Amino acid sequence: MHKSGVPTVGTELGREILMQLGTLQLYGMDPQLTPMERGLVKYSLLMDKSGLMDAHMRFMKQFGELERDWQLTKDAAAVSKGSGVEARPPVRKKAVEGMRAIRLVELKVGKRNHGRVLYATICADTFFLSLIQTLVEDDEGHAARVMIDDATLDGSASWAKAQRRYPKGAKVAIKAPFLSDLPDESIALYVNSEEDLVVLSDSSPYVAEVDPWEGVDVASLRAEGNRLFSKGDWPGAIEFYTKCIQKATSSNQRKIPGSKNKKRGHSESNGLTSNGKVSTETVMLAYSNRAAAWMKLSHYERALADAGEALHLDPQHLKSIYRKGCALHQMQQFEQARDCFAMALEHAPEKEIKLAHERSSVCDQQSRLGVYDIHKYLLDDYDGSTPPEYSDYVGPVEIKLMEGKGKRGLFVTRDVEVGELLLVSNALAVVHAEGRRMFTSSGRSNATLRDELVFKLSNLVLKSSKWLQQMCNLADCDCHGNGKVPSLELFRPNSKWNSSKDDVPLARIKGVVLQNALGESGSCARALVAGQQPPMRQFLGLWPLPSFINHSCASNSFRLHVGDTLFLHASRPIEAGEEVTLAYVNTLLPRQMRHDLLDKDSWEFKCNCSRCELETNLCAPLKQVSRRFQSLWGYKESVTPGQAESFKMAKLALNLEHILKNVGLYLYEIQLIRASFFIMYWIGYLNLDRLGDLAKRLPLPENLIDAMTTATPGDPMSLFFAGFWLKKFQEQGANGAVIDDAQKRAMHICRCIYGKQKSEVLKRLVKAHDVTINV
Ligand SMILES: C[S@@+](CC[C@H](N)C(=O)[O-])C[C@H]1O[C@@H](n2cnc3c(N)ncnc32)[C@H](O)[C@@H]1O
Repeated sequence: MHKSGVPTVGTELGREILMQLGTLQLYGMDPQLTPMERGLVKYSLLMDKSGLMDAHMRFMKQFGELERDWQLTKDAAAVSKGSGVEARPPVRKKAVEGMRAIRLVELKVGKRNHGRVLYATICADTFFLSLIQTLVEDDEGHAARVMIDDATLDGSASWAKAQRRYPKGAKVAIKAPFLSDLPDESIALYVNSEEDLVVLSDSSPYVAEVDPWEGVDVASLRAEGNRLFSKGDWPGAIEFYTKCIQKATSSNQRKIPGSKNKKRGHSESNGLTSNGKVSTETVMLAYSNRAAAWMKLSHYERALADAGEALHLDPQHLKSIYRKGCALHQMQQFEQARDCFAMALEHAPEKEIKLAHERSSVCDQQSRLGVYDIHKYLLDDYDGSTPPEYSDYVGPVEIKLMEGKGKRGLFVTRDVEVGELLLVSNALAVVHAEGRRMFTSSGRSNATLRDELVFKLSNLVLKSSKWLQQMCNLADCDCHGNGKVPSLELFRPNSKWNSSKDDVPLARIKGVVLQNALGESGSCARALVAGQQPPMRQFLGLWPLPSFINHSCASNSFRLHVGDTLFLHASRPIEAGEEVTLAYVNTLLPRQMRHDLLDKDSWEFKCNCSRCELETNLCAPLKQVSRRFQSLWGYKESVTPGQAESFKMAKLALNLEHILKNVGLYLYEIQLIRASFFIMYWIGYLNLDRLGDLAKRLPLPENLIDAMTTATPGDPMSLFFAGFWLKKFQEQGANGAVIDDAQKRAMHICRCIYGKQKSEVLKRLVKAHDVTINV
């Protein structure tokens, strides 16, 4: 134990806490800890090298695949050169004279130690996320995580660059060392200027590597590519197919200067023809296999280019035709993909090709007609664990410039009915919370999840110029896609887009995520049908076209998530030219709480929709009810019938009814306010017995359902509520008209959520929301 009483380096206590709680805290995964435990864990994590290494390695592994791929793309030039070896930059040697050394255990959280220097060794591989991250160990064996804000490694940086700059084993001196509490609730040495981290010596001297594959024949290079491919090492395979192609091209050019041999030649075992040239077949197969490897890495544009090269050399090569089809399909060029598979089927009527042909044909139809059979997935015995594939669809909508709200919005081009499909969009990227909390204790969305999404996206935009352009057009904190209106063709399947040399720095991707990422909504199709109440599946993702939809607390559309595909249905009739709006947060709450939620979720705007305006105007009469509601909100006791707090809530609903009658409002306005305090009424129903005669003053449940539908049609909570009352009426043997009426209400909400469906399907959907609400 250190004399300050804080457990230090790998002490038994520190280790024990680590064992019990894992290293979750380090990367912002926030187990329920008391402040005391939190302090201990933070400190033991700070100093325990093995625990730190463990967490660091796990984090690196998580991103390993993506990074390798990213690095491969970024360093494509180096890969194609073959050696992949780059000179390390000269070691930066700067004197740290006149500064007194300080040890890790002497550092206090939040205190910058000016004039002091911490000598340490980089003991783990360095990597680059939004900040450079690595571990250092001081001379006494204490270790700490370091976050370096190095502006010279901008958004285009990769791990390779970060590792060259801060190599493992290097001796470093950290000036004015500063232990900081990071936003993800972990602790680290924070270096906010690269000047403050001085690399004193690079312990692993750079040795120029000699490429051992120099002089190896093309067939062996391709065989090595195949070996790596079969092991699942796609980047490795690509490297060798590339070596093979380059060697073949240069040796053939040497044989016949200025000419390309495109005729199929007889192949010897070393990949050469009898006249000493590399056989066309060897090169064609290298291209075709490289296309397959690019596919594995989701580099569909590169895969398409390579399959095209292979077919240029052998137009009949079945695998290349098939691979071309697969790449086109992934790029949502469904019509061309279908034609490719049809051509492949002429050569070989294989099952796999037939299925691919069918998939492309279905997606092509979906993208043109906007007809999707999601009810099959929702209601019928669906045997796959992942949902079927759905194509993107752009319905009767357009992006237009507008006043305010970030200058752009989505508008309908014609009158639209309730339940009409407005668009379907597949996520550019999604990250799942998987047991982690979506929100930190302060209510902000989990920064680690956001970082993961940023990382996935930064990797993705390198793979396709379409995805890159979609990203470039989205708003970030400072710029709203340059205030331009992108062509809808960029979001429509089967359309062409121009290749782009745009670059999106990491900082911009972060801004785009902050402004556009959609999170947990309680609107995941299957979970809804299973009757689970929100929150259900927890995720954060980015959907390109839906990113143009602005928020309203009285929205007119609903987003349904089927796997990673977002379906947007109209939840009210929308007139031609009207703006499409979505509720970004739970809107069955009073205005101030809705605004607080928007704030906490990092949306930096205040909603001033008509519903917010109404509540602002009624601020004075509603003030007391709102205050008391907020103070009772969130207590378990408030929703437990029989508890004093629950009864207070129920009485508050009666108070509100009294106010609403006296202020002199239209029914429509009364409904909006009731929806804002929906939970209060619900608790009123929970306390019917205790309210006695007063209960008559509560609106009927069907009025409350109508109120919810008026304010925010298609809210899943209203469906659960409507489903519950329907079941209750049926159990009580209510008369046919009452049951019919309740059924119609529930079916209407189902239509807002699941879209236009046959009445039989809607009835089955209503029945599937068979939840037990303890009323
Ligand atoms: C997902 S984007 C919506 C599209 C955005 N207006 C654009 O031009 O790209 C979210 C951003 O739009 C703006 N926004 C959305 N709804 C708004 C509202 N009701 N009032 C004001 N600004 C809004 C905010 O700047 C918000 O961060």
